Amino acid sequence: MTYPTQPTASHFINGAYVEDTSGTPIPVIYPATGEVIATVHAATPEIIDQALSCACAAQAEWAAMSGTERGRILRRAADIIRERNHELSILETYDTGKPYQETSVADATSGADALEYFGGMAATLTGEHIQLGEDWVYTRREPLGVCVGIGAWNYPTQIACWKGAPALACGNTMVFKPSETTPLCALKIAEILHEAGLPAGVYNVIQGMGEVGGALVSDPRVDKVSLTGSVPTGRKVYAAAAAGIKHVTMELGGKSPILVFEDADIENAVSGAILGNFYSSGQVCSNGTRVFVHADIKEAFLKRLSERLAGAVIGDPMQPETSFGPMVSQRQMDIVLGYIEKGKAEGARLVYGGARVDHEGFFLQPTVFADVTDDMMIAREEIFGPVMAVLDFTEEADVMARANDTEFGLAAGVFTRDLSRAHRVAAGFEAGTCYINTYNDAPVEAPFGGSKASGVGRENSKAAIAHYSQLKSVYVRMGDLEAPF
Ligand SMILES: NC(=O)C1=CN([C@@H]2O[C@H](COP(=O)(O)OP(=O)(O)OC[C@H]3O[C@@H](n4cnc5c(N)ncnc54)[C@H](O)[C@@H]3O)[C@@H](O)[C@H]2O)C=CC1
Repeated sequence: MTYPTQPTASHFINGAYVEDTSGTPIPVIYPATGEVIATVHAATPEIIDQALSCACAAQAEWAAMSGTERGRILRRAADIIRERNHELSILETYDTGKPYQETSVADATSGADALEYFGGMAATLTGEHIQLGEDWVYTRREPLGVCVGIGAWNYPTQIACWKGAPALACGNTMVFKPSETTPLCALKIAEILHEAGLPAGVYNVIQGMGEVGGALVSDPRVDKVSLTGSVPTGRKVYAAAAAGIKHVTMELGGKSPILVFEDADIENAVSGAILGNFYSSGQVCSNGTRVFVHADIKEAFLKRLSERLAGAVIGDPMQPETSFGPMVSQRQMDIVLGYIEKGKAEGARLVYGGARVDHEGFFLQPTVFADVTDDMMIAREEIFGPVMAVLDFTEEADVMARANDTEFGLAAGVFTRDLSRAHRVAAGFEAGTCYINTYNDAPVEAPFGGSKASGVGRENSKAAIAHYSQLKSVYVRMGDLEAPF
């Protein structure tokens, strides 16, 4: 191992690493080899209590600091993350199996962007003044209190920062639970935040499976829950949060459409389909896994797609030239192989890939099915792997109805040279995050999130502030107060 992968301890609470080996051991597996590279322990009830108690105790003092002071710490953490991007990216590659070519530009750097953006915004968070004749109302933008963040395994560093940065900027404290599949990187984020000057207890990380997440969500000390995960987990977490009338952000799964019209630039459309299906080996929530291609250009599109896929460099994720890594786990690989078999059985035409790669670890080929129909399971269910379904269409109205005929609504994309069609289609998409002639960009400046079953709330951008703060209005009467008796 070039870099150490075993963390100092399983949890980071109150500004320090904390261990409790009585919790269930969680082996951390390097997906490229199947090798155990670290072991952490799930949080026990005592650890959960310790983390929440510290987060509660630290909150008032953190909120009392000026936004400028809070923001400075977040921005300093962003700088440290950028300085250590290389080693953080290597750790992220060990944790997830994603190629270093990706982690070095899309994970720690994206986390740093969030800390820098919300750090910059912290000093600008204000209420407003509302004049009512002589009287007036002023509003105060106040923190929610203790926030719980729960992460998925595909972007562990990014998710830890995308949730932590706006929460902390608004004066909240956080207990973050990474996915049990990728527990390493969030600990580094906690360590760096404290190195940057964060007071103890403001950002804590504890490990564990669904039970630990469940215990956090139902604890009465928690005011807000932000989950990135699947729709079934979202339903459970949302329901548990509802019982305590807690605020929620739900970043859930998708089965997003990409529409490629007959006038599209085919090379760009193929690039969009590649970025929207095979980045992170297809393990991206917003992926456009239903690619509707106009019948007139379908064969040309498929031919060019196959040629481009042959250029994917599959193999050791640490090598800089590798552009396609393994699935995160044996379990995920088996789930995806199951869908590939279903696609074949349902009569879809296998155009590319469709098998394991002859390599240790959990590698699958990038896979493309054509002649997919709307009712096939591979066109309806989120696969969360490198499996693209290509469907045909001829009429805009018809393809819009089919694109929207899903319970999900995370993302959607359109490729066309026709300006008015592009905007008409974007307006018609039932999805929170839409793209015209591009796919899967997620800059911190833009709101990100889903509609329908794909989510509630928005991450990133100014929009996130509304989900990590609440308004208090204060009515001020200037004259005498009359009452009926
Ligand atoms: N919309 C978005 O921003 C994103 C959504 N995702 C979605 O995440 C899913 C893949 O990630 P997974 O880790 O497999 O998702 P998952 O839903 O299995 O787990 C997500 C997290 O929830 C925790 N959890 C599970 N049961 C829980 C419970 N009852 N109470 C509280 N916490 C619980 C897990 O331990 C994990 O940390 C996909 O559906 C994907 O689309 C992934 C990345 C981004």
